[in-house]
Amino acid sequence: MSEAYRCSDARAGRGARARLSPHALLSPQQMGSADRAAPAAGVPGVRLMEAAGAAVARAVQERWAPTRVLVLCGPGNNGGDGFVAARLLRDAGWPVRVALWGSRDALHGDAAWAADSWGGPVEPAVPGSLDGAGLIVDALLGAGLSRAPADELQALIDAVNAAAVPVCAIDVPTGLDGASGRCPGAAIRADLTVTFCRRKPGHLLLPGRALCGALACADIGMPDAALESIVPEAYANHPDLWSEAFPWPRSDGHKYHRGHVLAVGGERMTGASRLACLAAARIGAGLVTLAVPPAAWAIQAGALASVMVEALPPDGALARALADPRRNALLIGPGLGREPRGKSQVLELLASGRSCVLDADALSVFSGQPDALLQALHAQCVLTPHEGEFARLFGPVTDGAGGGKLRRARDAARRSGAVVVLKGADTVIAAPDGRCIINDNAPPTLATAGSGDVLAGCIVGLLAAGMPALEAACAAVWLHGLAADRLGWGLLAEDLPGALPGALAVLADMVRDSGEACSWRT
Ligand SMILES: NC(=O)C1=CN([C@@H]2O[C@H](COP(=O)(O)OP(=O)(O)OC[C@H]3O[C@@H](n4cnc5c(N)ncnc54)[C@H](O)[C@@H]3O)[C@@H](O)[C@H]2O)[C@@H](O)CC1
Ligand SMILES: [K+]
Repeated sequence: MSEAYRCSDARAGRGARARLSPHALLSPQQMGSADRAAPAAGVPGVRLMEAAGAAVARAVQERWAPTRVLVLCGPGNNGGDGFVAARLLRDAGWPVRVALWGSRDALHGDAAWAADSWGGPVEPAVPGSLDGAGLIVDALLGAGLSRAPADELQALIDAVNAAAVPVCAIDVPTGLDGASGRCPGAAIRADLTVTFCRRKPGHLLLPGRALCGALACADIGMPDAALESIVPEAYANHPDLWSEAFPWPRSDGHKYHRGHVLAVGGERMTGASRLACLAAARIGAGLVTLAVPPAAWAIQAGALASVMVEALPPDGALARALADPRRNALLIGPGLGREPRGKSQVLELLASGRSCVLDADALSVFSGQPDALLQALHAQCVLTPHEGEFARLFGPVTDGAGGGKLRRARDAARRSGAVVVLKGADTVIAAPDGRCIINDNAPPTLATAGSGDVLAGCIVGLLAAGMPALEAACAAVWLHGLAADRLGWGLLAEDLPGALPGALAVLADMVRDSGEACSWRT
């Protein structure tokens, strides 16, 4: 696997010429600075714009049969891309009209050059412009979006969305903030979005991902020198980023080499801790022990085979369960319940200093009073809140939370000193050092009871087997999404642990095909 993300790469990017990972996600502002730096690196802006417009024209011709194209151009360089694409589609024999939102005289720089190169008629862009169009190219606004589209532009956006005409958006659908994936106002829904150089966080975060339709990222010849000083906003989750640290079983291995998970469960909701423990065992932990209140011991022991079950003392103290230092990775939360005892159990696990995953009730018992928890956390801890649990720990989403989900997860990781997995269809994994990874392989079927328990088990299983916290969280989220995707419609959380071997096999093939041997599949 090439181009793995490591913090050192990012730091190296500031000094040595570190090639920027293909999974790096750059903000629109970072792309703007790269655009401005390109000429000094020998690539003038107009060449980038010509390449961008050509990528759009190519993508359109690959996806649609020739039809009457309407290119809606805006007042900036996004519009410039549109003029180039219009010219190239016309040169390819397609019937093309260009409608400009804004005045021709106001175009400047590269965009003015592009409009001149089009050389054809330019009509004012109004909702009526759409009449007769068989395909719309959205070149109204791109990385330069700075506020909610105002009335006239909103009317145009609404007309595009109301027309039953396919849309190809350039860079980002108009109205979408490429940095956060949010829309300050109305936004165009595209069938295809063609972006350049690297994807933006807004292409993976919701609702941005849903507005883009299919996403293509074209290389427009941006010189490395214009990128080398950029530390990415985030990364798209991919095995390239963490497969080097993946704890494949070694041919000379022993179960103790693969760590021992200690999971603490509760009296009720016994299925949650079972799901988590089975996932931990499936994904790679050598041993898994589930410690539960005496009242739940018989149920759990009767339901589990390879997962060992032991009864906690009546007061729920964990000293005996923690006595064996080989129990190197801890999980608490699934099925724990909300009794006050849970809070002291969480703090007892954290005091051991071992790797620890806190999920569900282990987070909710600190609702509204996070300080005791935040002070006890350390860098080998992983928190796995959904939005509700997150808000109860770190405060509600405020409209001013600029940067959206990415910013909130990053701030929470910094504040807590732990890895934060802010779950959702666009799960964000953030580390205290600022690294952020956005996952986009989760199918909607994962929105089912118990899937979070399975994810928590996957994370703690990889921690037990020796994976660092951030990499373990990223790998677990990716495998969890892939396992669900392979199960298809109608999945239940209890199907997920059994689907992990298939997901692991896909990962193993990807790793091996990339030239790295998986130690057990040489
Ligand atoms: N040579 C270059 O600079 C290249 C730039 N690229 C294109 O350039 C785009 C960025 O161009 P710009 O920075 O000119 O910005 P845009 O073309 O995205 O926006 C144009 C202008 O619209 C105004 N605006 C922003 N939000 C608005 C709103 N809600 N209502 C009304 N007006 C609004 C702003 O003044 C903004 O500068 C990228 O998205 C990409 O398509 C690519 O062609 C790559 C090369
Ligand atoms: K656009």
